[in-house]
Amino acid sequence: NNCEWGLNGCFGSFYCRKINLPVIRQYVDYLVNEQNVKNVFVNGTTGEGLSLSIQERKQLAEEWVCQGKDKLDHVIIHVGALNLPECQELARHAAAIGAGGIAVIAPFFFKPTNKDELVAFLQKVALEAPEVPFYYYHIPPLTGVKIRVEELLDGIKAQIPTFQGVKFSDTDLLDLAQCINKNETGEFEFLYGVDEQLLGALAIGANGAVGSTYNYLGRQTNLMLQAFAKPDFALAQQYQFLTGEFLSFVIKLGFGVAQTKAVMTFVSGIPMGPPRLPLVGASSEFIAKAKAKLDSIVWPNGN
Ligand SMILES: CC(=O)N[C@@H]([C@@H](O)[C@H](O)[C@H](O)CO)[C@@H](O)CC(=O)C(=O)O
Repeated sequence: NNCEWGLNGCFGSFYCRKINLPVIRQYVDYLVNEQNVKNVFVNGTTGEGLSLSIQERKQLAEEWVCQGKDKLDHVIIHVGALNLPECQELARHAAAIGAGGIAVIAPFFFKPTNKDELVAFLQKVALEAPEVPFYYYHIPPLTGVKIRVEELLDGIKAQIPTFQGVKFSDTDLLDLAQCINKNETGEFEFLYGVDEQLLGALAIGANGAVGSTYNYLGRQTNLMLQAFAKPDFALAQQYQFLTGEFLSFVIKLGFGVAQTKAVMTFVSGIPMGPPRLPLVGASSEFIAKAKAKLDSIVWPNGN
């Protein structure tokens, strides 16, 4: 059931420059019990995976898999890096600890310039975890790699037999629509990652979502998914508009991973810690304004 994919927490936490591993147990319980989120995407953008050492990424992956056992449905580990050996090492590690899936971004210092170069890179990573479902993590705003996913999908299963789908973090809904149109047999999943326009992506056929806001607005977004599936589009729109109202407000203040961590902290009450340089923590002014805005939002039916 694709809808079970639901929404995913993406998270990595630091305290005094070290990873705060014990807090993950508490966070798993929070996501499951308070946000109705049972699928997580670890060491991605929100989790600052690319700012962590290989050792730290392995520790985090292990902790999420361990703490998620019997509580979470899926744990996908992002294993992308700027160089192939590290991606391969992380892929082998994810397979060894029993991850439910692995995902890889396009390398973004020396960038692939066409589909064949990108697929060749992804293939070499996927081969290291031959039993683990593989996702391409498409996030051109951060990688600068704009190779269209529609193109990438052509013949992908022959090159990467474990190919399972795409985490699609781009606003190009034409590309997403073409992917879904080509995916006639429904063999691939498309997990959308621009939270402020998830409803548009669902209408086009996205199967679920992975994003930062689901760490603190997961419950509301799951209600939006339910309304969409019912279908009660008016209700689904209300949820999307309200999420958008918050995001639009904070984006104007300056919103990124550091600010997301601050919001996650004040909503959950769980200390997410500061981000790692070059990111710097949210200002107290941002936190006060963001909190006041979120508190002022009246969700449909009091939810
Ligand atoms: C660039 C970025 O951080 N995008 C976020 C979104 O959830 C984003 O924060 C949200 O749509 C607000 O703009 C996600 O796609 C990232 C994500 O899922 C991850 O942590 O891997």
